[in-house]
Amino acid sequence: MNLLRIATRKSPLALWQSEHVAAALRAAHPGLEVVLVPMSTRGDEVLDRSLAAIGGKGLFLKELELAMLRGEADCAVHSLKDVPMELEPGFALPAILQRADHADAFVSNAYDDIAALPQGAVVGTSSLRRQAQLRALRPDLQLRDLRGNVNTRLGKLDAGEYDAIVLACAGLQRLGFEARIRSRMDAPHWLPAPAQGAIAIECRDDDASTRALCATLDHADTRTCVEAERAMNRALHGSCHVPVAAYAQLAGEHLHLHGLVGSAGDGRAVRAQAQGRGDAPECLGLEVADLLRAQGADALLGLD
Ligand SMILES: NCc1[nH]cc(CCC(=O)O)c1CC(=O)O
Repeated sequence: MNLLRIATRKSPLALWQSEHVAAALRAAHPGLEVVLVPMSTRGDEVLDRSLAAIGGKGLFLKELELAMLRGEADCAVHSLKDVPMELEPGFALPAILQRADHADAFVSNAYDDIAALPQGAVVGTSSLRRQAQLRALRPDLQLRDLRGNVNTRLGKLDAGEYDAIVLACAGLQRLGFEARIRSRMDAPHWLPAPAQGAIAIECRDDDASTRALCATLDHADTRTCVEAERAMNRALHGSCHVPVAAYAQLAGEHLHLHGLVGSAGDGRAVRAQAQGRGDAPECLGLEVADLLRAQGADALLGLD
């Protein structure tokens, strides 16, 4: 194989991530030509309705998967946090790259952190997970929807529509907006989306040569952590429609997982944590999901 075609969304963050993967693949495989195939997805085009209403985050993947099935691309690059817990049958994730900053970022032109916000301040985020944690910390805040790519969201903050917004540190750093981060919202006090900060490569399950090329970029410790986080989310029937947060850390052989299930509506939230072995991340994910259930997670998620 001497040409690898990467299907990618066209947002600035998606293009940055795909270029990053392309450069890493070129470095790992001298002589391999790597090109991007930019595509528009329904998730990018329909901005006037919530993602949940038009079919969830899988919409960002579907067009890219169809391009791979049609033979127009060999692989696709995603933010792993946007990849559904159950992959489409026939697809695999041959590489999960080393995780960048996992934390969320507090971004504001006037205030340093959540605690500094005045009573009733307006905070922008469409993420149920972020809304739930904000409500739990500060029931007085007014939460307003905020969609669009990272650049659009910063533009809306600067136009004065919000006192503050919450974004992923990783996206801001990748796009050169690190200086906009007023404070990091970090674990275990504040938890990110499962797999936040990790980039994944997807390809067809039966495409052995693409799998082998991409597998050289896999980062084993990151894979271990995100498997625990995603197993927990899967066990809770998590998708982008529910406020679930998780963060795992590996220290030697020990894997530590923090999980949270919130309620977007009223600020109730349950938290749990447990330690396990690095060679059994899914077990730990299931254990923390059970601990969250024992505290009433199903009621918060509307599953019982
Ligand atoms: N939901 C969109 C999305 N998907 C991945 C990232 C950031 C990069 C990452 O988590 O790897 C973002 C932006 C954000 O949440 O601020």
